[in-house]
Amino acid sequence: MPPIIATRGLSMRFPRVTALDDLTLAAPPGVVGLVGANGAGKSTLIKILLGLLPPSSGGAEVLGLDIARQGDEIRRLVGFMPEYECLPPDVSATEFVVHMARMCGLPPTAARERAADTLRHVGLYEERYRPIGGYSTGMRQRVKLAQALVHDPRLVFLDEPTNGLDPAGRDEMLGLIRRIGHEFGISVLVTSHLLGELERICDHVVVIDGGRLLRSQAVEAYTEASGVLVVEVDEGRDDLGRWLHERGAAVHPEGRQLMIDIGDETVYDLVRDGSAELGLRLVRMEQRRHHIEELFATAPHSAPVAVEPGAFGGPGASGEELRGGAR
Ligand SMILES: Nc1ncnc2c1ncn2[C@@H]1O[C@H](COP(=O)(O)OP(=O)(O)OP(=O)(O)O)[C@@H](O)[C@H]1O
Repeated sequence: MPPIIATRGLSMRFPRVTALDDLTLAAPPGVVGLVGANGAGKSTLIKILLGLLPPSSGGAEVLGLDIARQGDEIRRLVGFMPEYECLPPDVSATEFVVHMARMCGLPPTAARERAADTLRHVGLYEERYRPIGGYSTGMRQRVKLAQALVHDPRLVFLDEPTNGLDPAGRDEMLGLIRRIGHEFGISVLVTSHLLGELERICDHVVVIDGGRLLRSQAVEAYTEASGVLVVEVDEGRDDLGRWLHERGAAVHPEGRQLMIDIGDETVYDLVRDGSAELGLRLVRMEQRRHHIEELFATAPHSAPVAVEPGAFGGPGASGEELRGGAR
């Protein structure tokens, strides 16, 4: 499938700062995350892709359209949810979204229908008739999202859509974004400075730092299987841990589970035999997957986890360290 976004040697130099530095990337259709710390260049990239800001050098295409020559067409096919507060406080969500639909060229009746549908999709119901000035942050984010979707775009750019939301609001917004990508079939480019939340909803993640590309990969490529087996039994976690340790497995507890180094395939049989011999019910046994964040963790987090000596070893294990191994 052709990429929804392709950039070639894209640079943006402001007088005091280089916001984008020779950025070359291609993002496939689906939900694409663009992650980077504050100031990494995410908003600048979006403005360039929308054809609103000419780059200092390099070029890009959005949905196969050239940003330098086909900005109007790109903006017709792409919805944009900006990061900053941009809503008029004294009109209702309905009035505002109908207005935005009219601005996109929809006739009055179609604009009203589309606005009502879109506001329902983003989860605004009776409140949509009240002035936006009285809305919570979460409701305002939904209005911004609705106006980005109202003209039925093929692609939406969502700039930090979870900013300012509490954990529940954040989860709802992430769920909504996933549905836009996977149920409505609209490709999404979503920015965040939080890798963990993008990992949950994206098919592909682009990481930039200081305007430079660090990585651009499918999520599975980041979250490849680790060398650790996660085992959960409904009771008797420590009995099983001790049993495995006595037979040479490198094992340590984490929450309700055991983390076991996968030295070779025999470890699976060992877990099965241990559970059977001790009469324990095995609830879960699977290879642990990396979280994207671990790949970018600073030294203290990426170090192997050391567990207090003798966690399972009893007296015979004195002085021995059980290590979590590769994470
Ligand atoms: N119009 C401008 N003039 C000068 N410098 C700018 C301009 N726009 C952005 N910058 C600078 O370019 C760099 C990248 O900014 P950008 O807003 O793209 O980052 P970001 O990754 O979106 O961060 P944030 O999440 O904080 O918005 C920053 O150092 C910013 O100060």
